[in-house]
Amino acid sequence: MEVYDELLRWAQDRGVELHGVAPRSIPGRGIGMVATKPLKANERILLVPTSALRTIDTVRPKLKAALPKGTKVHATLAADLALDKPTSKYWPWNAVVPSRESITASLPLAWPAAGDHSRLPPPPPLLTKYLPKPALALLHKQQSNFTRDWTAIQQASSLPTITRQEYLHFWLLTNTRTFYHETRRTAATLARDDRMVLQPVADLFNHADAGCEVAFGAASFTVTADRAYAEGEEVYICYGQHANDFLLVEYGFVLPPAQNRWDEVCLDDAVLPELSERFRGVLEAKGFLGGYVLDARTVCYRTQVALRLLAGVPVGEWERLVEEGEDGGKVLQGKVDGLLVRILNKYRGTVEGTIRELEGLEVGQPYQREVLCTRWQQIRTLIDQTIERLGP
Ligand SMILES: C[S@@+](CC[C@H](N)C(=O)[O-])C[C@H]1O[C@@H](n2cnc3c(N)ncnc32)[C@H](O)[C@@H]1O
Repeated sequence: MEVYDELLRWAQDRGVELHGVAPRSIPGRGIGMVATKPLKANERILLVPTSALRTIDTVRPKLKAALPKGTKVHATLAADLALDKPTSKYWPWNAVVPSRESITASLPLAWPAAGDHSRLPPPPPLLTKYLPKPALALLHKQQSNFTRDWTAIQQASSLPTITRQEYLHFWLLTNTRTFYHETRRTAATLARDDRMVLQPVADLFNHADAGCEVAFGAASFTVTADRAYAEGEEVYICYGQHANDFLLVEYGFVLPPAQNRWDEVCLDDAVLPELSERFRGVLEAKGFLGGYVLDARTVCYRTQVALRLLAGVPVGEWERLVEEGEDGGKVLQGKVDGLLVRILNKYRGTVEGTIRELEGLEVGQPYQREVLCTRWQQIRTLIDQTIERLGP
């Protein structure tokens, strides 16, 4: 019997109801949920009663008592999972989650760490340095959250020893599988980003840029079909309106750009080097320094604003345009588009260089190099499409 059949039996004993969907292995996506019959739009396909959730209230009391006050729910749930033995009542659930190897391979927080710098020759460059800027910023935030949580766990000296690597695995597992859940009590006592619970079976849905509706109330979580599905089709939920850089760091994968309407490319490394100190100061004063992006259809307003300075609009006039939300007319727009095409052509060379470097690297695992290469190729494609769209 497949491990997920055992999980379904266990979950059904706890009141979980599935209608017309079942877990299946899906190449490249671990387990996913697949329609076992034709589904209609608005059909309820899953119900998970609140009593089946793993929450801060189901954590072993000994653990909660041992952790410092203020320890995050994420940190606590991860430690609770790490302490589970095969005799745990949650074992059929634990048995289906991704292995430590697959978590470590896919999630950048677990990618090769800094090597031994006393060695000669020096260690190869870390793979994470090849993450695009928004992904790297997110990774740094994760690193600091993980350090905070691991510090808290180490203070719980009365607990069985967990190594940092073990804890990292469960911390990432928790990060990729929790759902937002608000009750009157959690709303009053926890920060928004800490109102997190784990739910069985629902955590087997993979992500798409649009998917089934996930809702919760006092009694249950429900998942409802957003459209009709054919038998055998994978049924997705949407984890949020995320660009691929976010998906890579938080979930360890990227979607093909044509399947991710929320994808965008950061242009800071293309635009910021073009700006003089003076222009940077002017932009900063108005809150327009950095955060430049483009997507498949548009170049963001912040980029448009910054490029108008570079296009030679006098600062006073530029301030007026910004304050009045004006674009300055067709001629100026043509000049800005031409400038952007020049900047993008230059940046394309940098992106090409990154792809070539990644192709020649041997550090890390093949999946890690491949996903980085794929991401930079996607960035190159989006840049090329914009050049094509704006070019003469
Ligand atoms: C909540 S779990 C979903 C179930 C998971 N596939 C499993 O095997 O348990 C989230 C993880 O599933 C994988 N995943 C989700 N959506 C995906 C997608 N569209 N493509 C590839 N992997 C995906 C990622 O590894 C992600 O971290």
